[in-house]
Amino acid sequence: MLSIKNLHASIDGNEILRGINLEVKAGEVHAIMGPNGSGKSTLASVLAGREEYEITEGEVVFQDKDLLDMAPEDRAREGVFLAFQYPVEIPGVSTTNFLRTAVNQVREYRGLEPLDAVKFLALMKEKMKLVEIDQKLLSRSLNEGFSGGEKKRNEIFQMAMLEPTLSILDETDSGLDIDALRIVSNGVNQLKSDKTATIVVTHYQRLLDYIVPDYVHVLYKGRIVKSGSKELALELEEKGYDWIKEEVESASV
Ligand SMILES: Nc1ncnc2c1ncn2[C@@H]1O[C@H](COP(=O)(O)OP(=O)(O)OP(=O)(O)O)[C@@H](O)[C@H]1O
Repeated sequence: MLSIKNLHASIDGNEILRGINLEVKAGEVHAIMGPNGSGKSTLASVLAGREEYEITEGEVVFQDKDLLDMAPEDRAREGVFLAFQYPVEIPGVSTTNFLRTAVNQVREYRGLEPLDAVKFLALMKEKMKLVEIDQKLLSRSLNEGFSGGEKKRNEIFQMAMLEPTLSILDETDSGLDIDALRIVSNGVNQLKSDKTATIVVTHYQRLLDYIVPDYVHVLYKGRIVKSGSKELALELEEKGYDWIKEEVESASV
């Protein structure tokens, strides 16, 4: 589904990603962990097509198409969804209106009829249950004045509405209370299928108790320096990152 080869990306001349290799197959969940500043959010942003990053080397193939060649909105239409670490506020646009446009654009791209108001509301109701989100929130301007947890829950709600093929969750667990963490994770899990894949960026093993990964990768200084099963996350929780940094430094001597 997604194949990243030797991906290098810079911002303002500083190289942040220094040769990422990652293969994600349909049905899989990959967790990306790593110390602060290692490039996790940059990787998520580059995949979503944020334009401030310059790709200097490498390739990303998504569903047999060159992802890096696509505009961000085309990536979204192709089924890539990024839940941001810091969701943006859009004053004057309600979540409902925003999503109606977005859902119908995606449907049009996929050759499906647009949803009329009745069908759209029915879909909203169904997906609202999934993340236990309050309808009142959805009629307010998108994310404006939402609490941190409400923004995160709203992101997962949007994801549920758009039914992406590849979901990238960037620190979706940060700022969630214990109940919200469970609800948001349940939402993500219910969207899982053998045709979709998920990349979860997180600092905390606890999220991975809920969204169980098939693979855990450690990003350090813009490279994936270690990959393993879900047990690797437990090991990191217990031991921190110093042992990995030491392994990397001694290997490069
Ligand atoms: N817009 C930017 N301008 C300048 N430097 C940037 C920019 N975006 C990212 N960086 C730098 O790139 C490096 C990687 O940042 P990134 O946010 O990808 O790390 P991260 O692994 O997600 O960190 P954290 O765990 O703290 O969220 C950092 O040193 C950061 O300062």
